[in-house]
Amino acid sequence: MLDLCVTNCRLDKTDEKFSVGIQDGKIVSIKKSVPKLPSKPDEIIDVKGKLVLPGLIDAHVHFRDPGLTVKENFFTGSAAAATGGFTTILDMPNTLPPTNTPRAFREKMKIGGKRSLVDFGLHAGVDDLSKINALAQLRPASFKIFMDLADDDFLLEAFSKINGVHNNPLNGTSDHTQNGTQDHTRHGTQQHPLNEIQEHPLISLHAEDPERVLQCTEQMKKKGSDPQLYAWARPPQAEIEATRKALSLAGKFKQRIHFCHVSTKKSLKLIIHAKNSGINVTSEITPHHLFLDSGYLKGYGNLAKTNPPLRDDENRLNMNYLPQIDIIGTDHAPHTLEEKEKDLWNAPPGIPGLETILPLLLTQLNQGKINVEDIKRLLCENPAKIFRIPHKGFIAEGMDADLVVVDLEREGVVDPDNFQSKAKYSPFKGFKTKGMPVMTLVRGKLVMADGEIRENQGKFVYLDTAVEY
Ligand SMILES: NC(=O)N[C@@H](CC(=O)O)C(=O)O
Ligand SMILES: [Zn+2]
Ligand SMILES: [Zn+2]
Repeated sequence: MLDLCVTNCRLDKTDEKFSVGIQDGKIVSIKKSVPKLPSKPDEIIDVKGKLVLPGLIDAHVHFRDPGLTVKENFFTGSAAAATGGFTTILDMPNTLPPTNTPRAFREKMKIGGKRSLVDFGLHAGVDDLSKINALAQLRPASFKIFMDLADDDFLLEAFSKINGVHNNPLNGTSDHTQNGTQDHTRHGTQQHPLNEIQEHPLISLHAEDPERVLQCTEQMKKKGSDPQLYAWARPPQAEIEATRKALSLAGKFKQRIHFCHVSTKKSLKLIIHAKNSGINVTSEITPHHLFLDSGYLKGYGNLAKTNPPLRDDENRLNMNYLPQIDIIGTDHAPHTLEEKEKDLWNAPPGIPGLETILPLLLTQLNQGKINVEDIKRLLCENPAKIFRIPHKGFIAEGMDADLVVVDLEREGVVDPDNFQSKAKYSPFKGFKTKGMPVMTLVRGKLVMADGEIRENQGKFVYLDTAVEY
């Protein structure tokens, strides 16, 4: 007996309609006919021919929880995620405390387990390298290294230590129930051997060279505080040099790496060249580096200040480069308006993106500049594959029933005042859009309907290196 049936779905670029049968949070049937319907009528959602995508996965968010919840927290951030069509997010470790010890990691697992409306994974921070093995047992989505804060010696040691998390069964106290999902109620009391780590953990990188950044920031500070100076305080060269350094370490250790927020033609070229010569490397672009250039610093000032900075036309990427890029990650990096009102050199960098990226991409879809398969590849399939997230990223039998219903005709204008996020600002303010997520289901539970948020209990997703897609 199905719990729920979502009928009249368009699942691809054809006009064919399907019914998706859901039971216990899983997709159990995808049929052209309407299968035996659940008894009670309210467990049938007829989407009347709308496009239905797999729930989006954002591999790069900063929910600021714990310690910086004046900017965002797991509830407001996940509400923004659900509103934007995301059913899984991977949170970054630069919170207070940083998520770079098993204790801090477990604390954030609990916070997310209490407050998150969508499923969530966690990137681990890298600081005390003696903690790497214990952190690896908690299955972080990756080990995140901020190269702009790391010297060469530390980088070399970190790569060596993370790469050295060998293929051996990891026993000891774990929080895993048999099927690998977190049992929040009996936190930490379970003794279940984890399945073998099939491979060393992934390293994800913020690639900006610290010396180049320091040198250029000092130079630009002398020129005043015109917002466009920021583009040259952390120049393309800083990203190119850091990218080159990380790629050579990846080759040396045969270590899988992932570049966050790739922002320049040259760094992307280095990544593609390395990929073609056998380095196991993937790349992410953010919405702001995809759609905006450094001219927006003129118009939006600190609201468009982000690391790496928006780039000028000569250096920036754009829609034409999407086929060479593995995922879109929003780098949803909320700050308060008060902080953003400081002067250029003291305002924090970061832009919220969860609630804007899908309408922006659907607008491109309506203009024929991308197709549905591109969106699924960049925001569903590849994030699930790269971060080894089991049962997500695809609409197929056996997968989690993570779905987003899209109204391709719905027109709108980006209005940060309506954001669920605490960060009610965006350089996309005023952008006209056509296409909008109107329903988000997380494991078969309606979490957003017509912009309204509904209660849900998101679950921690473990990286599962055994997962095969
Ligand atoms: N991207 C940013 O400009 N800021 C991020 C940090 C980061 O991703 O580098 C933040 O956490 O605010
Ligand atoms: Zn970053
Ligand atoms: Zn970030």
